[in-house]
Amino acid sequence: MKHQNPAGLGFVKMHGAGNDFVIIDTRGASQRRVTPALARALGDRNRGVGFDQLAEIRPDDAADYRLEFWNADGSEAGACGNASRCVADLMMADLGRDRLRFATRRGMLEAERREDQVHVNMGHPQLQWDEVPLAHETDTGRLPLDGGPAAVGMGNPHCVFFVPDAEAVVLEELGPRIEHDPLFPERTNVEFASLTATDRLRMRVWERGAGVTLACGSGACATAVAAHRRGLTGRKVVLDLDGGTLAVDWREDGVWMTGPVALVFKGVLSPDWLETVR
Ligand SMILES: N[C@@H](CCC[C@H](N)C(=O)O)C(=O)O
Repeated sequence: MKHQNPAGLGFVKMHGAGNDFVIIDTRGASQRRVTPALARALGDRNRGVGFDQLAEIRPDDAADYRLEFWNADGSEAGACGNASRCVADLMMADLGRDRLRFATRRGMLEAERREDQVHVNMGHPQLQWDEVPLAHETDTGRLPLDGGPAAVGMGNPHCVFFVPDAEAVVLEELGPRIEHDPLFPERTNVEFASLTATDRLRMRVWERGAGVTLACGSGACATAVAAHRRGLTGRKVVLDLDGGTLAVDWREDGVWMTGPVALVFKGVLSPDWLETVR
């Protein structure tokens, strides 16, 4: 990414199906590293740039690069599918290639460009519970459930509820309660999905550390895995999210996820603004 500016800190703003990201390349030896305070300040949609996640590009000996992910509240995330696709799009253009490998906290992942879409292999799911023993007001009848929720790890935690109508879920109410349930000591991302065809789901998401977002790639993967294990779908599923459509294919070599990516703008954080970040 050739956007660094010695006077400030260069960044790229992108989104994938409305899941929006700031991307900072700190591979240069003199580059300022991302800290929780910088992520929080930059994630502020009024006083910073605003994003669902910040992706930091780091050097890696065994891969084309390494990615670290930060939520808007300054917490770190082990995985981010849509940001992985956005960064892969930039890096493939820079490297003049259609495939690459990148290291993450959960291990080595791979991405490919096929036609105009970027596909990422999010690795194998970590199956925690097919039915989470969640004692919650979700059982009161206000939100009818199709079975208990499933807990699936995609390098980050997801709690997936199957409901008759995902549109009817008040995400702002249920999301934070489940995110902070004591059953999830590291908090969790929360997905609500309903089956709309044998190979299609409507899904909405509350993200750990970011709140309601328009899409979530790892959440789409977790939901597709849970839907297949529950016998609702095959291994290939299309998911309609608030911000667009993602496709997931759970193959032998891992869970592949694809969808659109868009570059919004490039910018430079001013040294004066950076000074205010403590
Ligand atoms: N938007 C992401 C997931 C982001 C990480 C999440 N909020 C966490 O804390 O695990 C995606 O596209 O996967």
